[in-house]
Amino acid sequence: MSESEVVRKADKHALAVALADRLIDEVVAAQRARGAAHVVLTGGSMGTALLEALGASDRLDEIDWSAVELWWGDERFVPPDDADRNELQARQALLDRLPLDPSRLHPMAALEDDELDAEAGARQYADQLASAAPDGSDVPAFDVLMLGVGPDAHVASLFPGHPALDVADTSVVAVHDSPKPPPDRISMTLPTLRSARQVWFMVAGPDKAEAVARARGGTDVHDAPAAGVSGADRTIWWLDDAAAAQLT
Ligand SMILES: O=C1O[C@H](COP(=O)(O)O)[C@@H](O)[C@H](O)[C@H]1O
Repeated sequence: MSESEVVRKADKHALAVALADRLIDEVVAAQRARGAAHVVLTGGSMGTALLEALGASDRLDEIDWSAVELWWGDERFVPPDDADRNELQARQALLDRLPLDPSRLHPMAALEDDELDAEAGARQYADQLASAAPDGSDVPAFDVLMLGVGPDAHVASLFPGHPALDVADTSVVAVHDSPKPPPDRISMTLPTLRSARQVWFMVAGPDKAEAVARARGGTDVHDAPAAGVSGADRTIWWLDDAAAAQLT
């Protein structure tokens, strides 16, 4: 398990700009080292802010976008055109303007005509991850896995006290009765989140300050899911001043 670092910026915009800059560095380095970079996106406010900042960066073309594998840590299980969908928000913020290889874009399943339920969607995503994984693993070696953190310290769609937190026999899980709407979701499990080379928590705003302090204070994972995730090589807490306000 890696030691965690804190990178602190004055506000959400400065944080998003710094994140975009570092993501470009990491993706370029991964492409040089291994040909393609595996990046796990997050939904939520900071996930969108990061993509918007990336779109505004004059360094955007440093990345070979045809050699980026884009995954999602979680998804809201709603119709494809529902504004709550993490994939749709990411497409609108940036992805639709990038020269991505469509075969390297890996959205989670959407709710479509009752053809597939969240359980089947989770299995389907686990299969996709396994088919891109190196021998001996059931998930790819993610270069950077990004996570927003909710005011309750949830990450991806793993919520405090929810049974999905304890699922460890599969890489992806269906989540029902989510305390944050929408109720039905698909999420990477804790072991999958922990498998990444780098884990980046990205948090802005005063409503997250208590959750950040609790998660970094070593609280039990069932109380603060963010406390249970770290990267194999590196764990970075990217915080704005408001989110960092309760850190000692
Ligand atoms: O519902 C979700 O919430 C978290 C946190 O979102 P935020 O808007 O409070 O930053 C997000 O990371 C996750 O992907 C999303 O599905």
